[in-house]
Parts: sequence; structure tokens; C-alpha cells
Amino acid sequence: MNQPYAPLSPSLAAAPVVTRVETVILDLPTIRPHKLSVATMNGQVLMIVRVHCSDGIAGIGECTTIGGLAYGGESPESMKTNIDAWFAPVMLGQDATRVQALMARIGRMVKENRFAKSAVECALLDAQGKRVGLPVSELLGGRRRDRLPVAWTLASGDTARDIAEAERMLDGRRHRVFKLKIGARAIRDDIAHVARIKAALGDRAAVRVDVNMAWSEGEAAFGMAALADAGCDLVEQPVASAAALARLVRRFPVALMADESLTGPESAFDLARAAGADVFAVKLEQSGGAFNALRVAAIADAAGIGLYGGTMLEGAVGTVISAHAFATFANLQWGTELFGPLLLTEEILTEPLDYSDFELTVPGGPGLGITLDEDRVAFFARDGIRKTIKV
Ligand SMILES: O=C(O)C[C@H]1C=CC(=O)O1
Ligand SMILES: [Mn+2]
Repeated sequence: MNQPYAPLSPSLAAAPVVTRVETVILDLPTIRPHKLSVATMNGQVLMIVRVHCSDGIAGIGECTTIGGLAYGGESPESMKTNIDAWFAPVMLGQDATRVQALMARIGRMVKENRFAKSAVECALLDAQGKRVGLPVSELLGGRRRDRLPVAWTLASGDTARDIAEAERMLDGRRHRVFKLKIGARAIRDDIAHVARIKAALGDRAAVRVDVNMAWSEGEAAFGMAALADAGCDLVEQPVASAAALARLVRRFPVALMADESLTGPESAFDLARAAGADVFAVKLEQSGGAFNALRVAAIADAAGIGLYGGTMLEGAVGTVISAHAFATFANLQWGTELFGPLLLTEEILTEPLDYSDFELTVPGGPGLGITLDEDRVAFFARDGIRKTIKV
């Protein structure tokens, strides 16, 4: 049959549009309590979003927080509610292939909500990657590496248990960079804890700390000097204020990394202008998505600030979109901490991620390059199958 009005080129064909936005909350246990200065986590809550499109393609995204609302203004429950009530109506019927244009539209209608935006953008990128047959890293500018070094966080709250855990990680060639969560105890106890772990591991491992803003500026000055003496090579966000970070940086022989102070390109620019950190911990959720994370990285590069690929302790989906973004960074001097899925007892992918030889492999298939195990998602969904099974 002749089709006299067939489109002249594929670009003139009707573009696929968003037809449905679906959200689900998963409650997953952690392998042990994870103790930070802001909260102790006994499990992690993943908010998964699926964006369905008129060409039959669906993409997935994820957002997490740390300790509910203990880390920031969004919770998994608020992200689900806001996506259902406010993002979805703005997205329905819109061209699904123009990811940045659709994110700009969402940005005009939805203020703040960086974590939820990051999940939705991830789902759109996954769908577009599947559509055009390219990994998300290629949509983000092209990957420069296939493998990423991954640090592990020791946060059991017990020094001997942390040392034993680090030894197991070294033996299994899983991790050789360890981040210690401190700030909840008296500063001298924390320093002794770090010094004991570094002494036990010696040159076999790098030891870093994350204070999660728990110290005053005076405590930080004392603490950074003592941590440098103990052999620690990096101190992450010891104080809350960016001005205090700028007063502490380069006074001690230990690198200073900004984390909570970075909430996207504008804060990155302010911090870079104030020369307020040696290193930026780039997190996709904190930045408001992958494209904004790339902007944060570009600002760091221009300012001569080092880069580290951070995590909000995401599950597999949030970890993989972060891996795609970090794989494109021109510089990644301090590696990554994309270990989130390893902190969970449960696998939710049909094929687990490859963590080996101290690194994570960035998946190579179209989109994110991963597939959710739908039975396990249904089982761990809040109010899902698990609730109906009597054990
Ligand atoms: O960096 C943070 O503050 C959050 C997170 C990253 C690793 C970890 O154990 O906690
Ligand atoms: Mn941190």
C-alpha cells in the first residue's frame, strides 16, 4: 500500500510522549547498622520511578535519602507524593525524547525537590538510551572509562569490627579505600578510632573520614591536625558552613572535601569562587540530576578542585546512573564510593552489578544497562507481596 502522507524523515514522525508515571517505595534491609553522625540506618528506603512512553519504552529512576529526613528536606515518601501529584501532570503528553527540555519544563513548575528531579531525569535518560540503543553515559557526552574505583564506608560504630570488615574487603579485593563515619562521639575518641584503623591497615589502604558537619570550626581545626597525624588523607565536610570550610582549607596536610555544602551548580560556583575546598563530592541527587552533576564537575575542573563520585547510599538504579555520569568526567582524582547496593542484603536486579578488583564496571547496554527483577520489586514494595505472606 502506498502511504502518500508518510513522514519524510523519522525526525518529522510524531515523537513518543510520556503516557504514565509510576512510583513505588521499596524497604530493604542493610547488612549491618550503618552509623553516621546524623542517623543510624538499619535499612534503606528506595523510591523507584518508572516513566512509560507511547512507543512502548519505559525507563527507571531511583531516589534515596539517608535516615529519612535526617540529611535533607526530602524523604522517600515526599518524593513519591510529589512525583505522583505534581511532576506527573507536567510530564504527561510531553516529548519523551527531549530530556533536557522536559526537565526544564518540570523545573518551571516544580521548585526545589532536587532528589525527585534526579530520579525522574534518570528514568527519561534510561528510556531515551533504550530508544536510540546507547548507554546513558553516551547521552551524557561520552564515557571516558568503563571501570570506577569504589571506596567502602566503615560505620559499624565499633573499631575492632570495622578493622575486621576492612580486612575482609581487602582480602576479597573489593575495596582498598575506606571512609570512616565520625562526629557522633567525643572528638578524641573519634581520632583514636581512626588512628587505630589506619595503624592496622597501614599502606595497604587509604583511610578517609566523613564528619557530616558535626564539628564546630574550633573542633575541626583540632581534628584536622590530629587526623593528618594519624595518616588520614581526606576529611569530608567537618563543619556545616561553606565559609568555615573556606577558612579551614589548606591549613593542614590533609585534603578537605565538600559534600553537604554542594547542592548543585550555583553552590559549587560559590564554593569554587571562595576556594572553599580541595575536592568536591559530586552526588547526582544533591545536584538535582546527572546534567547538573556534570555542571558541578565542570566548575570543579575550571577551579582546579579535585573530583570524587559520591553516593546517597542509593540502590542499584541510583548507583548505575551515577556510574554513567562519573564515567564521563574528565577528572575523577579521588575515585568513587558507589557501594550502595553492597550495603543491602537483597538483590533487585536480574543480573547483579560487577564489583571486582576494587572497581565497579559501568554497564554497557542501552539506557542504564540494567533490568529490575520485577518479582523481587513486588516482594519488597511497601504494602507489596511481602505484607500478604504470613511467615
Ligand atoms: O557522604 C555521605 O554523607 C553519605 C553517605 C556516603 C557514604 C556513606 O556511608 O554515607
Ligand atoms: Mn558525606
